Amino acid sequence: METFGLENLKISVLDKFNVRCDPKQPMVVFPAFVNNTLTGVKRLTCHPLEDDTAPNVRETYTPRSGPTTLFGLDTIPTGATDVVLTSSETDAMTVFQETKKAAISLPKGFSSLPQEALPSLERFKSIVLWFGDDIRAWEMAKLFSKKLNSKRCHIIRPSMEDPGPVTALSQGLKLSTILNKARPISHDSIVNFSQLRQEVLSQLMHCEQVAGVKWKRYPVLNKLLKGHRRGELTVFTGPTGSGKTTFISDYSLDLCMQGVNTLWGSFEINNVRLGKMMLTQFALKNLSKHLDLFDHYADQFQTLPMYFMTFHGQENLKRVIDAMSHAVYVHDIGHVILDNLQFMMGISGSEWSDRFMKQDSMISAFRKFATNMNCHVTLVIHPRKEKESEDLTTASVFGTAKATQEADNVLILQDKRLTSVRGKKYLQVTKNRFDGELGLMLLKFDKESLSFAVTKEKEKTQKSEQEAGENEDIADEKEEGKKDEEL
Ligand SMILES: Nc1ncnc2c1ncn2[C@@H]1O[C@H](COP(=O)(O)OP(=O)(O)OP(=O)(O)O)[C@@H](O)[C@H]1O
Repeated sequence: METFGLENLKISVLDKFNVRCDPKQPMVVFPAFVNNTLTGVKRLTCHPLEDDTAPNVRETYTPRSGPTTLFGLDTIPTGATDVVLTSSETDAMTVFQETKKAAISLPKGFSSLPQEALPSLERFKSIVLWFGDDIRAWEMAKLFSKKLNSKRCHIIRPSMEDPGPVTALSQGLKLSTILNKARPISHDSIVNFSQLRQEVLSQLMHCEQVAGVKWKRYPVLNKLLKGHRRGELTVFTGPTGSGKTTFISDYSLDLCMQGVNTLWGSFEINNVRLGKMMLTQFALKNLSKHLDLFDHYADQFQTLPMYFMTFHGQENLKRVIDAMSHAVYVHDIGHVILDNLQFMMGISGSEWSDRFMKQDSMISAFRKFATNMNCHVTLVIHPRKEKESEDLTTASVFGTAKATQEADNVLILQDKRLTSVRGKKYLQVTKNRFDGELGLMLLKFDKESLSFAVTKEKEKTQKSEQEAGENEDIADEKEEGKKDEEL
């Protein structure tokens, strides 16, 4: 019971919510019903780790008949008009046990509120969203309240004094007191500091969460960018054919595997080719040599929150923004990748000034979208033609300076393989609004898996190469300094 965080729940409550345990193996089952019909089952299984550290609890959700619904709906009396929405089954049961209030939970934690679950919430006049003391959950609660109609939503703001229901109970706090602190999401255009105070404190207390989702495949990127955050605009450039699509696919897949709901707009290569590359990167092996493993990996890949727009080639900006807005609303998208701006713009309007104006207006629209929808947008833009021997810089991004001015992050794929014997490929961060850290990350491509994923071995060699590279840069700078002096 402790392993699954159920130790403070009464058997009668577990029974009311139809929770089942398997006496023969460490497993708990949370079924979701609507009108006595089983709509989905979540299983928690425990897998002891070899090194005897805390057991590893794995979660799987299996949809059954009908649309995905919320856990606990069938426990609520027909006439009830108020409900508490939580992000875990144990939280929902804890709220019910301690306050006797109707409580339900989301099927996939706070990462998404499935569109098909919305009709079952229509009947409630008041919904309290209680997702606990987590900045990412707070972001999602704000997003969901828009989806549910903010007029009927109240939110418990994250703070140390008001943690999630399970934590609150284990700390001996009174859950009804915390519930009474639920406040409506403010609509006002003007706020004063007292309204911001709690959020500011929360951000200061949870620096790691504020920094965003970390990459598992790119530890160096975590040191530079600190993480991937909602609401930002990233501009990514690199020479033609250098591997921009390949890298950004791997980069976005990594985030998606950590629960970042992702929408791809691939205007240059078709979705089947992109899907094939991404599945290879997911499996980390060449699946054309392991066809027997296709179903195994495809089944897992299919459960990822990854979506693709069906546009190809030139496309109208309004249609793209409409599709993106719809996806944010329906699938709670947190990252949109647009690859690439030139293909989306097409080649009409041969005048350079026309093209620049068109590009600038598109960039403004994507910037606005990222901020207003609180969604990260990664924009791939080709560089202007530069000499192959020269490194690309922030100024090399095609068009006016608008793109890099509006961007929060500028990433450049530098490819030195064609111009230098020892030439390598690396990713350079040339703008980072979050904390200003700039620098390089060496990229080692594995042709079989089409991935740049850093394995333990790669990490060791990359570390020494990175240090050697930095020393070379210093040596180069000194050499150039000397030449300047001589001149
Ligand atoms: N580091 C690498 N080393 C060798 N080959 C690579 C590397 N990265 C990608 N490739 C291969 O190079 C080809 C081109 O890659 P990709 O389409 O990602 O480049 P791109 O920069 O997006 O191209 P474009 O400029 O046309 O948009 C692909 O076949 C890919 O598998």
